[in-house]
Amino acid sequence: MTKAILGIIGGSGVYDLPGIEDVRETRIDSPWGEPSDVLRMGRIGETEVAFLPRHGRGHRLSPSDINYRANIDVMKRAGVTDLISVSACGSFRQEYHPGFFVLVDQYVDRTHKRENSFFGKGCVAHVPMAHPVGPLLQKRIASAAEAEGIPFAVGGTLVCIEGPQFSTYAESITYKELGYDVIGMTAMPEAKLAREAEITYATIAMVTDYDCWHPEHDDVDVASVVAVAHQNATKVARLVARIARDFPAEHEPCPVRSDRALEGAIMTASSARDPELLKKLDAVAGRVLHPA
Ligand SMILES: CSC[C@H]1O[C@H](OP(=O)(O)O)[C@H](O)[C@@H]1O
Ligand SMILES: Nc1ncnc2[nH]cnc12
Repeated sequence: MTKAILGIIGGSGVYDLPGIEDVRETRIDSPWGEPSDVLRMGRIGETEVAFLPRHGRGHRLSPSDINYRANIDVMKRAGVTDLISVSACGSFRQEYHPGFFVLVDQYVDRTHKRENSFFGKGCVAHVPMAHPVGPLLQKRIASAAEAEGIPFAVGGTLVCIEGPQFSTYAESITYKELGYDVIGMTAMPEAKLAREAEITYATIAMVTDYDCWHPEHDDVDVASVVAVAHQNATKVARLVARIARDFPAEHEPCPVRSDRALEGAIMTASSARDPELLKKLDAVAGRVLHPA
């Protein structure tokens, strides 16, 4: 049995999570460098939770400067089994209005300046990413949103751009025509790294704007995102509190094997592995590299 610990990464406008009891600010060292902030660990009801503001308190880090590897590594070291990623997003659909939540199940990665794997020279691994979101975790988020009366949709594709600039009009209408539902700047490589660390992952995409395609709405700017993101923050706190209160004590085995993603994924022969890299992989891949 694996004890369930719920991690939450807060995005723009979500720098804290009111409702966590017995909070301990926990600095966890990572061989992958500096995470965005200290972890706020505590409990909601009977469930242990760990909260991390993705951009750091005060929003110090741009999407390209976030150390996604360190963030996921410290979550793993804290014992997080299930990770909810909260993100402010633009919408490509009329009906996904500001304030609406989309529980996406697919991502398109258009980032190009970020370290996107824990693995590499001296320990090569290829994890499956066909189904990047844990369906049971997503279902729990959906049930909680329903109970809290928050308007939401299940399913959809989030395109993650490098930023920090918002998209051009040509990019925006292209993404819309390609059938993408929402746009952000941070879901990748976060989702890929969570998968490599065998942490079950799901995104709550909080719509803040219509990017710049909509003829009847102003083009996105920071002021419009911040205004909606602040309103969304209280909804997110309510939503997470309900998810945590109803969370099972034991991690539920993930139907898409997100919690076993490294089984059979490592290609490098034991004799050819780099001991320095193996040391850094102690948390994310310890289960398969050093089985009990
Ligand atoms: C403040 S607008 C752009 C900013 O908002 C989103 O952040 P997050 O995903 O962390 O909520 C977007 O990805 C950009 O980082
Ligand atoms: N339109 C948009 N594009 C990229 N990231 C965003 N975050 C919030 N709105 C966004």
